[in-house]
Amino acid sequence: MLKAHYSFEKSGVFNPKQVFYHLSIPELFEHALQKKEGILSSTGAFSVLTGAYTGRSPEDRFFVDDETTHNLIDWGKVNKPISQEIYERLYAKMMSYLQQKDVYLDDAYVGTDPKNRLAVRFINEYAYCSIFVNNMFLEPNTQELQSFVPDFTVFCFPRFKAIPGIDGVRSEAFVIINFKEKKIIIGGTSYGGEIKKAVFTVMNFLLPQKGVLPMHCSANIGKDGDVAIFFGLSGTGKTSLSADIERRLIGDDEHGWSEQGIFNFEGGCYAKCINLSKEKEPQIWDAIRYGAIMENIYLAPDSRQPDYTDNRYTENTRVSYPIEFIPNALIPGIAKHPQVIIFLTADAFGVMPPVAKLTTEKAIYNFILGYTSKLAGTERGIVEPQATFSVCFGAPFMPLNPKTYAQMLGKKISQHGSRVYLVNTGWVGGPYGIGKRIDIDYTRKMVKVAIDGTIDQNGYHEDTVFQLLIPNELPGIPNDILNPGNLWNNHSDYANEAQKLKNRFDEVMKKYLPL
Ligand SMILES: Nc1ncnc2c1ncn2[C@@H]1O[C@H](COP(=O)(O)OP(=O)(O)O)[C@@H](O)[C@H]1O
Ligand SMILES: C=C(OP(=O)(O)O)C(=O)O
Ligand SMILES: [Mn+2]
Repeated sequence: MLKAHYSFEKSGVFNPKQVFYHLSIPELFEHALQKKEGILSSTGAFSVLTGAYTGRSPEDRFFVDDETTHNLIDWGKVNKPISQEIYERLYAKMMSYLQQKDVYLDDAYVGTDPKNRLAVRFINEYAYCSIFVNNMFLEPNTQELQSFVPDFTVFCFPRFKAIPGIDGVRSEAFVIINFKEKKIIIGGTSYGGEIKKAVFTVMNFLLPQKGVLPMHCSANIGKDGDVAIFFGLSGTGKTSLSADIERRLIGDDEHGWSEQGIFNFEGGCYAKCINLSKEKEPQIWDAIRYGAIMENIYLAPDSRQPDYTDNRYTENTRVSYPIEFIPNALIPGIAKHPQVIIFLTADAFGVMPPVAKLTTEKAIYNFILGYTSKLAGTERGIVEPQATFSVCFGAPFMPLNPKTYAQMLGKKISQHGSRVYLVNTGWVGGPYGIGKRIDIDYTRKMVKVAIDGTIDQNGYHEDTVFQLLIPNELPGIPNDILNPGNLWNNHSDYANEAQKLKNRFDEVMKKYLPL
């Protein structure tokens, strides 16, 4: 076994049973099987159940409030503070918990751009979480490993649970980010999304201070080198729509935008699998194989065949796989400035147009508004879509004041002349429960014409409620789909619902105006 250059003692690991450093995927796979962390599925992917926590637990995510963060973080319900004292006690308890236990240690980069990447050490209790980390982040080469000094260390010990009355946190699960100590501690939950999003949150705090805009978006590139990025809160379609057979995937979920262009934070993808079909999402379907980790997907008992329609564990069924599993992905994910920016929203009221063009001013407005619906499952307690306003289409991961990110985006859009579109992947013909979710094939067509620019050919008309520019006509898409009121049974119901939502927009935006 390799030896870590930067010793594990320096990372705080004291008196472990064995430290498994940088194991290969087959070795980790054997460990995970032997330790019965999960089972092998018929696809070859390793399948785990994460127990009570099958989505992120945003109320249990904290930042240590100290001189490094106090004046920078936009504190509130989303960015919650915790005292240094509570952190230190919990950290000490966690370190004593891991004595005489096996730990899996991985050194990885977050960020494909060497100038703007973060060197992160991951210390995991589960072997399969080490596979997850290998899938999701970037592996240093041998030379880089030999001189690897972590900028940040992540401890993920899901079987270690906090005691709410004693440990000063809300529940058994906690995710605490400590910028001064450069550590993240995660306990009580083994949902992979917590590891991934906590690390991105660190990037989103640090990069603006270096003049780089961090973005909660996926990205892909066309044959002519044209780059498109897709912003959107969880479940709106970043992963599904960026996996496109005609374009090369740059990255799945988070990118930085620097003076040079964009770069991916990740080395892999983390796709939702509920109702996954080979026909509609062939790339994701084919990526579910040996090396991938399936979370909370029901397998038939004997055949171990996945049933993607089954939501008995959660709606938020997931699979993680390295980006290499997507054919023709651009590796490393570094590309020039985006020509096209797509804001994805999933409108559960069925009143937003499925595609609209945005002026720069409207783009900033919609970016700060961050309207979408939280879809069932990604966060605890959400069982049906719920309207939400998530600044920068990623509020839970953006610790700084939203205007910081929005102003940077505005400047970049003007500087590089990027075209911006709003794409609604939510409900048509009525609200959730009455209408239905727009067919992904229609959405793909709209995205395609937005990217190649032909969407502009037949001109636009303005919708009266949201003042959005709706295309007059798009080949292959019925006009009734383009204009949301048309498919409602009763037009005045539509008009009322649309106006109600617009009033909510005005209310939310009051505190940010003037932009
Ligand atoms: N019109 C649509 N556009 C995009 N996704 C859709 C659409 N209709 C249904 N879906 C489903 O919604 C989910 C989108 O999830 P995903 O792409 O993983 O979102 P994100 O990466 O933004 O969290 C997928 O399960 C996809 O199959
Ligand atoms: C993994 C997550 O994000 P996304 O759905 O954006 O992939 C998450 O929010 O837990
Ligand atoms: Mn995604």
